[in-house]
Amino acid sequence: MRLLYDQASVRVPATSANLGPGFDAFGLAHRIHDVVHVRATTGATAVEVTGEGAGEVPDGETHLVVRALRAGLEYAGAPQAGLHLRCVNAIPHGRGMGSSAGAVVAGLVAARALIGDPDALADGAVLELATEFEGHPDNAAPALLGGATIAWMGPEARAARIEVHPEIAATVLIPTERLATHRARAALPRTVAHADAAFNAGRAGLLTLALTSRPDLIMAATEDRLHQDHRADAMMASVALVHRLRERGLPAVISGAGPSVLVLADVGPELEAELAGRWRVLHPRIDRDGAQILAR
Ligand SMILES: Nc1ncnc2c1ncn2[C@@H]1O[C@H](COP(=O)(O)OP(=O)(O)OP(=O)(O)O)[C@@H](O)[C@H]1O
Ligand SMILES: N[C@@H](CCO)C(=O)O
Repeated sequence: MRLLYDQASVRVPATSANLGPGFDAFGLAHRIHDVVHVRATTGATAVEVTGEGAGEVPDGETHLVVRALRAGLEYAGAPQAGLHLRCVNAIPHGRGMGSSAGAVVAGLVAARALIGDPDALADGAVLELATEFEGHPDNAAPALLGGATIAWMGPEARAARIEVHPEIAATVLIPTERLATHRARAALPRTVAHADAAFNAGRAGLLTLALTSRPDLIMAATEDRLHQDHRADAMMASVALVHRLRERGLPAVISGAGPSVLVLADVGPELEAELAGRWRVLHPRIDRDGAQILAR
């Protein structure tokens, strides 16, 4: 196996995991993108970042996109090279918008682009490798496939896409503070009550129905008892906002591990004005394309 191309550009969407009851399983891709331009070189690896993460993330071999790209080349049996990366990032870091999964999927799809043989690093392999980086597949699946996805872990990570009903919209409320996923996961209880597990299983089934054909069921379908309230101490304002919005009839959930809030509906200008200042309000459309090779 050799590298057929010496440069490529790829794009990956931001993602919201969980969507309420679908902890570690459901995910949704947004039209907010990171773009990575990569060039194989004979020199040392270098990374330039503009936008989110600039001046914060590493600029060499330990950069997450570089690590994932190298894992992809290794999996495919392709040769390693020096890498020059230019990252133009719009996905905020540490906000529950899938930045780390986006970086990993970008690196793996960039490896696929350089190799030039899609079968050498097919979607199944990308999802499996991304899940090894992430520990769970719920952000990587929509980042790779676009739309809404349900992911699950067996002997290997798997995912299926679900077609989202045109009446389902997404509003994202992003605070300035960050919460690392590992901290949010540390806040979860080791065991849960059977009644809560049964509650979420039913609501997650309902969520598939609401997202695809019964948007009228979205309020009940986004109720959760497994993770959001357990994490309240780590993101008090976000969990309080979810409850406040739900009392007003809006299907609000914590986006991924938080602290961003996702509303699976449009919010009107009045509410947007009320939230402005404390929350950055975005109305991304759903990304139905997933990771894309833009050029090579
Ligand atoms: N584009 C990127 N390039 C390099 N490193 C990144 C990039 N995006 C994320 N990271 C790394 O991942 C960290 C954030 O990962 P973390 O899992 O805590 O949050 P998240 O992925 O934004 O949220 P969530 O998983 O809840 O959606 C960053 O602090 C940075 O170290
Ligand atoms: N399902 C994950 C998503 C964040 O990576 C969590 O809530 O911890």
